Amino acid sequence: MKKLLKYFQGYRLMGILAPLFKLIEALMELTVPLIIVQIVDNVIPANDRSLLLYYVGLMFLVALLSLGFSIAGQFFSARAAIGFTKNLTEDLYKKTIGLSQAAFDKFTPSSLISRITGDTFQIQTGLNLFFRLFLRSPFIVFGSLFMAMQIDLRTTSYFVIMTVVLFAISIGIIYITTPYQQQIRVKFDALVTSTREQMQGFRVIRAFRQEDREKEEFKVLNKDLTKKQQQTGYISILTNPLTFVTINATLILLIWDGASFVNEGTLTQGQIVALVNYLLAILVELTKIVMQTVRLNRGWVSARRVAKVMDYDSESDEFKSLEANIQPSNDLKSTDTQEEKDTAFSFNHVDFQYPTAEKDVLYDINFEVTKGSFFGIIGGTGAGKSTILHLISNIYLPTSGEILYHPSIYKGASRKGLRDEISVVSGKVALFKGTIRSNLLVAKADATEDEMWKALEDAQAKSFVENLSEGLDAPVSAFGRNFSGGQRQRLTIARALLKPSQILIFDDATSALDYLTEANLLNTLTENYRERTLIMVSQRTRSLENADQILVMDAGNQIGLGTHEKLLETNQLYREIYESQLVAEVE
Ligand SMILES: Nc1ncnc2c1ncn2[C@@H]1O[C@H](COP(=O)(O)OP(=O)(O)OP(=O)(O)O)[C@@H](O)[C@H]1O
Repeated sequence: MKKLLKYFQGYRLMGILAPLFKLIEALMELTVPLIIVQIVDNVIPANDRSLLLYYVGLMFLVALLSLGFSIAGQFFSARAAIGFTKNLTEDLYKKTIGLSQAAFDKFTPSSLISRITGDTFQIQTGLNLFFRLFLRSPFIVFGSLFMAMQIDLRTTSYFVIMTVVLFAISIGIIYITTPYQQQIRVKFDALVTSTREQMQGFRVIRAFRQEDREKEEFKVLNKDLTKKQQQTGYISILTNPLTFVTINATLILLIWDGASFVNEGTLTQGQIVALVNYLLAILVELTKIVMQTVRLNRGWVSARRVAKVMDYDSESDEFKSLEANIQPSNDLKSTDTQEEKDTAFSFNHVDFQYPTAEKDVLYDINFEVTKGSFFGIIGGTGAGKSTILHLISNIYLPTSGEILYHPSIYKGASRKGLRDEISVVSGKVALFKGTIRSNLLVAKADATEDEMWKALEDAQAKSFVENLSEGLDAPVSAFGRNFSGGQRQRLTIARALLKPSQILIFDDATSALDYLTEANLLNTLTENYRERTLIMVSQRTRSLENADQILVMDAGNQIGLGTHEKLLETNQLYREIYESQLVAEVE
């Protein structure tokens, strides 16, 4: 609760005024039956027109004031609910962006999107209702009960029974519909996932003429969602007759008994009319609560989904395990050894399993990378090459074993410190919407013009950027779609080179470059970036020929480690890859 209160920041006053105004509105409503008693019992029998005008005027004034407070209450409750959701959404977005990769895998991106958009909207609707109901409704119900008791204690028992029955209906609805609401949100996530995938892959879908299959998949998921929504709807429909049967039965009882009480002379006609009014006030309020329970519950289910993300402690989660993993390098002896050897980092018996997978994808990986060396990784598809890079960058943590970093790389024992020292160029090119300059400045905010051109030159991108009329200020559309694959790749390489990090990671990042450009790039890297540790995953042995060490991976196992020459002699898989590529080149 305390955690939630901070989202009212800037809207606290409205959050207090909204239920307060609704309470005043309720107070006004409770006075109306008292005026009616006066009219029925005193004014009508006396046929006093001026007194009638007075009471009617009074009723009109009360109604007007009540309307004013109601409008103001509604206005403040809407503002407070919108403001709360705005603050919450901002925080949720920040939290989501900062989640670890493991958390992303766990929640799935589509579910996170639906939590930021759909769930926050449900919370807003629920909160708006809550503001309007939570003081007003109990006040009307208990206030009417109290007023009715003042008039006649006997008939009040009907009110109590009716209140209990309607309250039980409300609880029943919450109990039955909560699992449905949860399932609806899950089905909604599935629909968003499918739509997202279809939008992203629409070119492939069209190229393979898969539109019908995709439409069918969407139809099935949508039908599934609709079915669940209908089931919840049926429960809501059931609540109507249940509520009205209870209400009307109570009303009949009251009038039946009330008539005999009037005949006996223990109650006046005006008092019966007032009792009916109080009864109706309770009915209206309880009916509202019952009807709105489904919507309130929807907001509650969404709030719990959002809370799951907000409470996910990925930083400390990972940090704890990371600390554990670097224990030996914090130990003085090991640190000295690491520094003596000038080891950038080493893998010691590392196993790894993806959080969402059922079995390991890496088994007992062991290697050591010297600072400033060129370390290559090669292997068949799905061998675990990219996974090793994820572990080096601390995107995931080993399931067992340890990765030891040189203290200068693992600065301040923090994930952020480590990532500052790592530049990654991935096969999946990620450029941001903006300009070439803004994309480069992401790597080094204070980079000079000369530094930017130097990075572009080293990344073999200078000539094509020079040919653009706007040069560094040429626009880049989202994901760099306005550039060719090779151009995009060179721009991301330039960005990585510009980042002043100790480790450069290339994950199949030269695949879109021709042999000559790649050879020039590799020469530049070994000549101009000697002090940096270069880790390169490649499918081509040619790209790794000059590496100081090459790790050969096969189905998650490390099956070779050595130089190109050594592996050609000793490693069968490496030799086969080399020979098959040689034949392909000759052909
Ligand atoms: N996020 C993930 N969740 C579950 N399993 C994954 C995930 N990413 C990869 N894998 C599995 O881990 C194994 C190794 O994948 P990885 O991407 O490391 O292979 P790779 O050697 O880089 O392959 P490629 O050369 O085809 O890119 C594969 O079997 C893959 O299915």
